[in-house]
Amino acid sequence: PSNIVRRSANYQPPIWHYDYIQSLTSVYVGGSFTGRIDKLKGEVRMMFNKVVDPLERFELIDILQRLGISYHFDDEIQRTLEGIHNANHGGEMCNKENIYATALEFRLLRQHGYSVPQEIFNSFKNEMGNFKACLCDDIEGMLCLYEASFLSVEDESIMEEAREFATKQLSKYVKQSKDQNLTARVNHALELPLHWRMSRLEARWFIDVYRSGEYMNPILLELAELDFNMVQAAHQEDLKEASRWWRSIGLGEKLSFARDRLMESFLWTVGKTFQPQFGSCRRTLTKVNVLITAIDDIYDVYGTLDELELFTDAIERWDTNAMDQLPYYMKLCFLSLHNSINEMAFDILKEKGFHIIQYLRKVWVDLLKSYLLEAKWYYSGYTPSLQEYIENACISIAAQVMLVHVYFSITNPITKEALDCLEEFPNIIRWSAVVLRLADDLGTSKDELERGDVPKSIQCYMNETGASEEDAREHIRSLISETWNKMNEEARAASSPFSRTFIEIIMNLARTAQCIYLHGDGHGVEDRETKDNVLSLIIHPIP
Ligand SMILES: CC1(C)[C@@H]2CC[C@@]1(C)[C@@H](OP(=O)([O-])OP(=O)([O-])[O-])C2
Ligand SMILES: [Mg+2]
Ligand SMILES: [Mg+2]
Ligand SMILES: [Mg+2]
Ligand SMILES: [Mg+2]
Ligand SMILES: [Mg+2]
Repeated sequence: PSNIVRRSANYQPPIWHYDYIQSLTSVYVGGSFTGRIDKLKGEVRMMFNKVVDPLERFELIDILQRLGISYHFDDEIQRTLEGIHNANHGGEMCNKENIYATALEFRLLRQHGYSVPQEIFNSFKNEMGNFKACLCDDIEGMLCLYEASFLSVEDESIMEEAREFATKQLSKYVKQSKDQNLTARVNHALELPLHWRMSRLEARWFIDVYRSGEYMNPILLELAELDFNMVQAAHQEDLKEASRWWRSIGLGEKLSFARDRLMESFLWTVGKTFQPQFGSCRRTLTKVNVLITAIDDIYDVYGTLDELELFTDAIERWDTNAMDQLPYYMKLCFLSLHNSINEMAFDILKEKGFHIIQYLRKVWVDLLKSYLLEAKWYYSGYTPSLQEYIENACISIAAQVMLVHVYFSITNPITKEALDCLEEFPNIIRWSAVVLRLADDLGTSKDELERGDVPKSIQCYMNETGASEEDAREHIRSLISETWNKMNEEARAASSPFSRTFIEIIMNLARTAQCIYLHGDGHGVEDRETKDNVLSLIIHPIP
């Protein structure tokens, strides 16, 4: 019927064109630099043997992680931390009177799954129970304490005090802007703590800072630069393959009202798993992300409620006969989703002997049902409570869809135990989904509400409490922090049926969201900060 008034989001066409993407080449593709990289890795391995002082060993691990090359040394790092943790008999720290050393050790041990009590910071408090004022002259120590405080779990008051105290001292320091390198590092930390950052973006940024720092080790710098460029070349091949697929189904052109965001959908996958061996995962996840993005716009922008009901029902039936009553644009979308999912399921059946269609159908149907509920709220003008909104929106943000695809893509053998856990939307995925959802709302809700969309977390909180928008945003940011405490707790649980790799990817999803939405809608709007991130991560090698 022509009398339908459809919203428009006025999304711009993609700035990264197919021919440009296909033209990407790198001298680092293939194994041209493997010999040099292997030699440098050997020299770094020797450093683990030569460096004996615990603090220097922690500093080596920290530098390798920030430079993005620690994934080559997982065994050495594990053995080092195991050794130091056992030598301490699990309790006291190496350097009790040095806040810098204590905070660094605390952060690295917790990050790698060791439980370290927050009480170790009590030795830095005065008789009133406050952090000693003399500590604030040690800015490196304050920076270390600040970063360590984000490894907190629930109900750790000392960690909250530590974060507050360190933030205060660091904010004062940057106003003086004495040492340029240190000021840059402090501003970077205050913008987003290390624990919440996307590791590839952090590596690209830190390599430049490390090069100009006074403690730069040329072996580490050369390995970091070579490895970054080699990894980037591998990413370009994944991007090109996903781009050929997206061009072949042509949905981006056909659904002119929807976001056509292949490059940004790929960027999300680099945030989840950057390591070269996960190329297949990145290619699959790019397809998932770009399909989710388009289908989200069918529900958020274009579809009438009747059409959305039909589409949701057709996908639930997962039967091409259900297509007949769909409008043309939905027939296209149904069949491209149906074909893509069946193809992914076929690949897993062939490679891993596991039949997963029922698992994929379930997460996609759950997603579309959550989309439909949002659409019903929008069309009826209903504003849910914040709690009611989040209960549905941690599904509609599509984290479970993305991570179930990740699980099948990186896991071999696939276990029934892990699958049963996965099916229940486990807490660690729920918390990652909540962070992703809240970060997304902080970044996208302004434009979404202007063009017409369901009330988001900020608006639900304002409606429920009468708070101003700024106070509501502040509350949402505090919820992100609280949710990270829960996620840190879940990540530490030793009994998980999930691999450390999968747990890290679950947390990386939250980290990627916080980076992409740091300055607004970094997924829908391509030509601002995200363009710079794409250029530095995916297009330009380090010279
Ligand atoms: C990959 C995603 C996180 C998921 C689909 C595209 C996204 C970038 C985001 O898009 P958005 O329109 O902001 O989602 P929502 O607010 O409509 O749920 C939701
Ligand atoms: Mg389009
Ligand atoms: Mg949505
Ligand atoms: Mg949307
Ligand atoms: Mg939506
Ligand atoms: Mg949004």
